[in-house]
Formats: sequence, structure tokens, C-alpha cells
Amino acid sequence: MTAPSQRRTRIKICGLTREQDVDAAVQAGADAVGFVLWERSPRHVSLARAAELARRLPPFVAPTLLFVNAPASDVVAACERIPQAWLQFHGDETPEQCVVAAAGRPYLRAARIPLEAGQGFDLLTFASRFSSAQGLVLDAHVEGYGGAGKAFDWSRIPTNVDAHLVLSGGLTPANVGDGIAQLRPRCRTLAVDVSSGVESAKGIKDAGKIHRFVAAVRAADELAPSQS
Ligand SMILES: O=C(O)c1ccccc1NCC(=O)[C@H](O)[C@H](O)COP(=O)(O)O
Repeated sequence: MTAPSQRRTRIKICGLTREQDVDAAVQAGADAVGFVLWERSPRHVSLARAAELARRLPPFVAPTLLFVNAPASDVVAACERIPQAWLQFHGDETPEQCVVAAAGRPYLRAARIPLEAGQGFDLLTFASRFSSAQGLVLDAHVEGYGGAGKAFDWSRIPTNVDAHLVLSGGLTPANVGDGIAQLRPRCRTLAVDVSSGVESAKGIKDAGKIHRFVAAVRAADELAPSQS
């Protein structure tokens, strides 16, 4: 018999830029929200703006700061400004760079999975290299590093990845249930992360889509068998 807590998929809504979208994510029941600090993203927010938006969050909803190849000094400065933040490294950072920049904080590392099979990405090796990460965000390998709304083939995720996994890349209210059903039996803990699939335009979230996404995750939690 599965304990209910084992079935609860954590949810992060990423790429927020507006107060009403932060509020919609919280009201829908998201566990975390993401702010993209990479200047080349269409969803980029300044650190000051991220701090302003993060102040709206109630206890136990985690702000997550997303970096792409940022200098460690920028990450440290961001943590001083938003001390409750989680860190997500979504570029080409090495394990050593992540550890130095995170300076003892838990961090997530994006694993950018090729859209086509046979392109030489080994998730088991990647997980072993990034054993210092709190979790791996499984995203599609796309130009521009992420947030492209593209899904990779979830059936290629091996069953024995020694890491907490966050499924992302091209998730929508329509497909997230299938993603959870495929991944949950194969991994230790599952969370999901969405940006494009709950937007009306880049950086502009749609409250209805956020609510439908969260409802679809909760429906899948009721159906999916336990990973244990
Ligand atoms: O959102 C961006 O513009 C972005 C830019 C550079 C690296 C990562 C980026 N976003 C990542 C995310 O928003 C999520 O963590 C996630 O991968 C979901 O993306 P999506 O496929 O749009 O749902």
C-alpha cells in the first residue's frame, strides 16, 4: 500500500515575471516558482524584480533562481538578496562550479537530454558527476538552453537513476499526466517543472492553464503506482 506522501508530485512553475502569475501559481498549489536571471532569456527578470516577486510568496512556496553559466559572484549576490531561494543551474556548469557558486546551498542541475536518441548523453554518468545536486531537472536539449516548450522522449530515461528527478521540457496540462505515469515507477522522487505549457506568451502566464496543469498532476498522483 502506498503512503499518500509518496505519491505527491512536487510542482514548479518557472519563468514568472508578473505579480498576478506568482499569485496564480500559489493559489493553484505550486510548491515552487522560478525566476530566470539569465539576461538572454525572454523571461529574464532582474535580481531586484525577482526579489520583489519572491516577497509575495507565502511560507513553504520556494522561489528558485535560474542561472545559465553565471559567475559565482552573481549567484552569491543573488543568494544574499533572496536568502530563501533555491538555485537551478541550467547551462554548461561543471559540478565544481555548481558547488562553489552554491556555497553550501542545495542546488538543482539541468540535464539537457537530446531530442533524438543516440546523441551520446548518458544520464547515469551525468547523475554520478552531479551527485552533489539535490535533484536533476530533466529538460530537452534545445538552442537557448531551455524554456522552449520541447519534450524529449521520456521512455529513454533509465530506471535506475540515483537522483531525485524533476521532469520538465514541453510539459502541458494535457501531457503531464502521461509523463508522471511513465517516470514515477522508475525514479526515487518525482517533481515536474513547466514554463511554456502554462503561458499565453513568453513570460506571460495563463492562470487557467496553471490551474489545469496542477489539477492534471494531482489527478495523475491518484492513478500512478508508487516508485517504491
Ligand atoms: O525559460 C527560459 O527562457 C530559459 C532560458 C534558459 C534556460 C532555461 C530556461 N527555462 C527553463 C525552464 O523554464 C524550466 O526549468 C523548464 O525547463 C521548462 O521549460 P518549458 O519547456 O518551457 O516548459
